[in-house]
Amino acid sequence: MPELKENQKSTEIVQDSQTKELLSRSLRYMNAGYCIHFTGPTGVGKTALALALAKRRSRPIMVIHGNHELNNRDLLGDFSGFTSKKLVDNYVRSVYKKEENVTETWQDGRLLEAAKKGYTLIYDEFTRSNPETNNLFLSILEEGVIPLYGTKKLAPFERVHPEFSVIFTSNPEEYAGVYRTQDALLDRVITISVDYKTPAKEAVILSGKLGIKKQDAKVVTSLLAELRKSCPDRHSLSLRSAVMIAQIARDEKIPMKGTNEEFQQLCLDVLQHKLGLCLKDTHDNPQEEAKNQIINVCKKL
Ligand SMILES: Nc1ncnc2c1ncn2[C@@H]1O[C@H](COP(=O)(O)OP(=O)(O)OP(=O)(O)O)[C@@H](O)[C@H]1O
Repeated sequence: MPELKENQKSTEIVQDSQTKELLSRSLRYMNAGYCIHFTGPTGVGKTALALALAKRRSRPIMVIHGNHELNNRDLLGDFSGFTSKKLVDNYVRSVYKKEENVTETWQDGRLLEAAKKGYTLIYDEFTRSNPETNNLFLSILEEGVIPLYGTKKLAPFERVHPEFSVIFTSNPEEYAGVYRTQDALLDRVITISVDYKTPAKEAVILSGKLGIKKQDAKVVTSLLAELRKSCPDRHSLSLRSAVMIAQIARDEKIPMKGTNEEFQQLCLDVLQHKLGLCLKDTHDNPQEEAKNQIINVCKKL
């Protein structure tokens, strides 16, 4: 049982002042009927924010993940098979009556279900899906209808439930595997940029999430913040890496001190490869350079 409690806590969002303010602003826009789009580098907490925001709306939540293979059938639904009914009537011996009825069974897709029932839909990393697939959202957001053409359904569209709302999250366009967002879609949502926070604010999140001392958390977040300076491709050194280091150090009782060799080794294992990739265009031996930088920053913490 205590384990369950710990897991529950780790999925809750820590509301530092910035997060709290962002959440209440976003909630206000959603209550006014607009959809929200959180965009920013990986691991800054967009999904965590989207979940926390969705929970505040007190409506059922549906989550879908952007993927280049996602298609209209996944979103709207499809005929999933046949239902067959056979009735044989031989009550009067000399009369043999047989009636057979075969109907196709329709299964609503996730978007159609959420839109019809008024859920809050979290569409995580939506720019990883084909823009053609995302076109469905244009009529949903603008006209309040879900177009059903191409689905063999008789009705051409379904009406969107008034409580239905979408929270989109995305990474910037320069990320691998990300499509350019259609301007028409961006024009219909409120886009809020989420970026890395200061080491002090990230430390508040880390200590709240993992139940560690703020000063220990600050050691880890300061290390990350310092290394991001030499990494033009900052997104590989995310808060997620900070969570990894702090969680392992906490569980394995490794002191979170820059001079501790075990802690240094842990930081190298989590960060060296990522930092090395950032430095590959500027250094002949990027992995060695990454190692030196991590150790040097650790020693100065
Ligand atoms: N305010 C917060 N409170 C608690 N945990 C947080 C908070 N912000 C971020 N995190 C944690 O940081 C990690 C990364 O967050 P999250 O997955 O939301 O990032 P993301 O921006 O959606 O990343 P990606 O773009 O890779 O999907 C997660 O472990 C998440 O729980």
